[in-house]
Amino acid sequence: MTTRVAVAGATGRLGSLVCEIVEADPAFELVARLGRASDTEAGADAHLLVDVSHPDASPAIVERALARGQRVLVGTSGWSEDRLTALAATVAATPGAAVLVVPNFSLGSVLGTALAQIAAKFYDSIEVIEAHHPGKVDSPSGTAVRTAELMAKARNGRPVDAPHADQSPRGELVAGIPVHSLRLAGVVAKQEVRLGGDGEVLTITHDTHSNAAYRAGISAALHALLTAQGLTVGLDGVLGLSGLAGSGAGVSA
Ligand SMILES: NC(=O)C1=CN([C@@H]2O[C@H](COP(=O)(O)OP(=O)(O)OC[C@H]3O[C@@H](n4cnc5c(N)ncnc54)[C@H](OP(=O)(O)O)[C@@H]3O)[C@@H](O)[C@H]2O)C=CC1
Ligand SMILES: O=C(O)C1=N[C@H](C(=O)O)C[C@H](O)C1
Repeated sequence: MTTRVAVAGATGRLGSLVCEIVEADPAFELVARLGRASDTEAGADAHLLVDVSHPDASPAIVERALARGQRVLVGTSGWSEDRLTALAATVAATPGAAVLVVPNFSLGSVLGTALAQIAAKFYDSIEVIEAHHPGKVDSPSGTAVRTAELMAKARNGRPVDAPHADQSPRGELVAGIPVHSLRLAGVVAKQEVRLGGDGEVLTITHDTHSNAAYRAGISAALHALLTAQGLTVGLDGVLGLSGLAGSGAGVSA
């Protein structure tokens, strides 16, 4: 039996790739390509909804899908710790619900974030610099927010040294870690985590050169969602990386 899939954000850069992957996979049938102007009832008969739309629209799209009993894959950015906490409560109150939130579908990004979590325990001076294409509407990126939140968590409440963080050129503080955002022609996506210590700086860099980087992660996430239960955040478990960065690295509920 094929799984019927609806895609919210289907006309976008990521959405068109998701549609292509779903259409090429015999396990799935693409039944709805949804955009901003789509009827809210469109795609209601799908088993699985993929949301790759806009950070402002994503919570309502996910909530509607859960109310219909659809399994949900979220690739949209903007799912900070606060939003995830609220989503975890909704999922817990919805019998049989399955939601997979993936801040970044690329293997290298997942590994980069895991390595940053390990390193964050050993350095007190940490900053994140992310760069994206000029079409990106939100900043900081969802990946940078998630990376900063997970590094802060790995430090068990030990604050990062972020001098003069009240000055706007010092970036935006996310979980106490300064994050700097560039929107630059010629860039697809890039993230650097810089960790400063006595006489040294460790830099963990990930470069996305094209959307092809997301292909394998999207496919793995779609298949993982067929049997998933509850709320899962990140591809760590799906890619066999659970435990790499310590307990509960990429899982929030
Ligand atoms: N997890 C990951 O690995 C990745 C995540 N992303 C994230 O995915 C999201 C989409 O990125 P991208 O494809 O580049 O964006 P695009 O701007 O190319 O596409 C956005 C899509 O969302 C739709 N949309 C916009 N606003 C709304 C709304 N208010 N309600 C419903 N649908 C809406 C648009 O529909 P319409 O055409 O009708 O306006 C369009 O189909 C972003 O949050 C981005 O950060 C991106 C790349 C990788
Ligand atoms: O908008 C993008 O392009 C991307 N968005 C995601 C994010 O905000 O982290 C993932 C990736 O960085 C590409």
